[in-house]
Amino acid sequence: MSVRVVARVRPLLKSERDVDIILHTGSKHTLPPKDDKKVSKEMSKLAALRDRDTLVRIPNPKNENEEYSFQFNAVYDAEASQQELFEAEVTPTVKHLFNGFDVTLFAYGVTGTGKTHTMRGGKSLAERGVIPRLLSSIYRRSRKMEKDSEGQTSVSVSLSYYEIYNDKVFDLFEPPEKRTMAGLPLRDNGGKTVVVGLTERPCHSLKEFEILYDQANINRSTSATKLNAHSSRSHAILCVKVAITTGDQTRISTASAIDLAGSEDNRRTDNDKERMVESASINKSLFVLAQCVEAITKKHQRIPYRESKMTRILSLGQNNGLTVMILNLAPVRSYHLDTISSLNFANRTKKIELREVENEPIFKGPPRPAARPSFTAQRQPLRPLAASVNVNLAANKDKEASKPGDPKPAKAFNVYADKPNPRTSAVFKKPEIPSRPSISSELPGLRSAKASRIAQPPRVPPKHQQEDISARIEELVEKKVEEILAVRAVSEKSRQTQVRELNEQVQRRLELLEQRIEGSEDSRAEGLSYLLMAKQHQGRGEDISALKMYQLALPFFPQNEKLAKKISNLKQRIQDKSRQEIEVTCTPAVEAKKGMGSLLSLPSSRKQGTKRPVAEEADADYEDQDSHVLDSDADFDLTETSHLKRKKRAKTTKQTSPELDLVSLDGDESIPSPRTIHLLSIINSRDVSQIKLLKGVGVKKAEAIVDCLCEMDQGLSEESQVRINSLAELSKLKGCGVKTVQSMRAGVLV
Ligand SMILES: Nc1ncnc2c1ncn2[C@@H]1O[C@H](COP(=O)(O)OP(=O)(O)OP(=O)(O)O)[C@@H](O)[C@H]1O
Repeated sequence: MSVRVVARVRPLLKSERDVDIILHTGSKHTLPPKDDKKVSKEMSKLAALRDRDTLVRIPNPKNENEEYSFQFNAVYDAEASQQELFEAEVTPTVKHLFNGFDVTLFAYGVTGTGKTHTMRGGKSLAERGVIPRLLSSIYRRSRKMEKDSEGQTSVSVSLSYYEIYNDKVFDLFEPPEKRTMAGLPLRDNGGKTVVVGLTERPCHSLKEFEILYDQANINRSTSATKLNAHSSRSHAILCVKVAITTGDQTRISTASAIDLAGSEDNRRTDNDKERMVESASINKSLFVLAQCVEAITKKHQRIPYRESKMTRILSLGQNNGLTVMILNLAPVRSYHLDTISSLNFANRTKKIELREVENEPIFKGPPRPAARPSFTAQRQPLRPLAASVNVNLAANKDKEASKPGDPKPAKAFNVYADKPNPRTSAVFKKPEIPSRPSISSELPGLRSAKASRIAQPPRVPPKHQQEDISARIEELVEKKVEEILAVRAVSEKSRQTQVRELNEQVQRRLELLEQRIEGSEDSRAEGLSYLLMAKQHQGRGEDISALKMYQLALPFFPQNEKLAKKISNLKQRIQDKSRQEIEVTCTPAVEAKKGMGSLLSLPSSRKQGTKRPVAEEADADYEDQDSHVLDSDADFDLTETSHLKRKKRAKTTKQTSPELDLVSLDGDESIPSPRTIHLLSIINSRDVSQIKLLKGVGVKKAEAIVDCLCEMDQGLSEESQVRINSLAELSKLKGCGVKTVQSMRAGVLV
């Protein structure tokens, strides 16, 4: 059986005019004028039937008086409804589909001639195209079958829908954002081309189908062009898989409904860059299809199916089952050349012979023992890969028939298998070496060709065996390539994961190090701040607070012996101090006799070699300690930055500067400056009203100073009253410190 080709001529569009019609259907002489009221009803019916008969007529573009006629299996004019077309062309195929045959229905034609209208149609019931009607018919038949079998038979329907856009396959049941750049790969599976990774949706009812189909059509690539406002930019293929199960037997058959994109004459389209790329891809695939058809009809050995994805999938002439091509035509002059080209293509296509092969039923349960012939019996000569998919068997058959008894093998079969041939000579016979398992060992016919060449000319095997071998080779090669790609993808993924993990580890380590450095820096800084505070307290003579601070600093410098020593010295001094204070309070008269208050130290007592009073000692210690602390600090700062050291030293210097200033101000104790003399005379006057006027001294401080002096004067005569003779003595008075003395002196006007 050959491909069934039917032509459908679309009505005029609003933009087209009657006068431009050049294409007619039916025989010239029987064409009745449509508006002729005199024509009887019966006559017009007959004419209509004839019109729809088989002929399409179109003038020769070079000579309008000449007319070409093309005959097809059926012709549908502009008035033919969707239902008419479906019932006449598709309904019979549904019956075959349920009998286990595959069915292919495809619409072919120039852009804007009505392919999508024919296949998909409009929304209204009357306008529905071939595809929804096909599904409706399938469901109706399924229900009937299930009902008639009284539940013995069940029918399930599943769908896959994809497009070939710019020669790449995309799943239309998946949203466009999920698409990969390369699209889905194709694979040959048991002689059929399958799309790898395609979604297959079970679909239980017409309603469900309509939702799925409408949703998927949104994903299809369509655009407006000058020739069609809703032009399909891709070939769309809907596969309806029908599985009929009775007992343990399931028979699967597939109906493929294909809406091809239309060829475009880009001199007329005004296409932009993107549309041009699409158009080039569409035109190329249609050109390959035309070449395939030509090669088949001319019985060429090589059919270029593989040169385009569309031809590979359509497998025109190679697929088993039924194929119906609907040739869509526009009746107007502007399509003249394109229409002739389409008609020529359809004319060739109708000659393609098909093999009607019923699909084998699949059995459930344990697998049956495969009837595999032995490898030796299967080994056959190989054909070149390019010709391997061709099944244009007639061509070779003719050739072979024309050269009976030609001992020379046909050129296409120049690679030979090692099928053992009976040899007369033992000279060439080699011992059989067990071969390693490899692709070649799995495949019959891929063994060393050398031995065979030396041997007698091989016998040409039956064509169907060659076909099997080619299909297996292709399958294995594709499998191998897929495996390699998968391994590569996995190793690349694991490498990326390793790099990411390594980066994370490095990052974590860095963070830990940073934390440790920051932590040690922080604690060190805290320890130093305690030390600094301790020194300040000590500078002010607040030994107890200083001790506390040193003790607080100790945990930050646990190994520092100097610090520990300092703490013990300070503790000792505090104890001594409190002991001395007790002694002093017990013997005030003795001290008073010496002309000194309990809180005052006089240089004379030092000169006399007597024990230094507590305050004085504390000061001396303070000066000592200062240098010690500096030393100690230097020890603590072994790893500290020079910046910190500088800062600390500056602070320490600041701490000691008032004392040094005081000494320098005082200069030689025997020759005090007039400013100092004046200040001391104010102090020694014991006049609160004068003292309070001194800079940095208020009423309270002035009273405290006077109280202290009066206390020291207790028991002494007026002449022998205590006198403050130096700034140092003054700074030891209760209520006075070095800073206060400095400030008082600075405020004195001489
Ligand atoms: N038989 C018909 N009856 C009524 N209108 C039709 C018929 N055939 C086609 N048309 C109209 O012609 C226009 C073009 O049709 P359609 O989009 O189906 O063309 P196409 O061949 O699919 O084009 P393309 O290849 O660019 O996608 C549409 O407006 C459509 O409604």
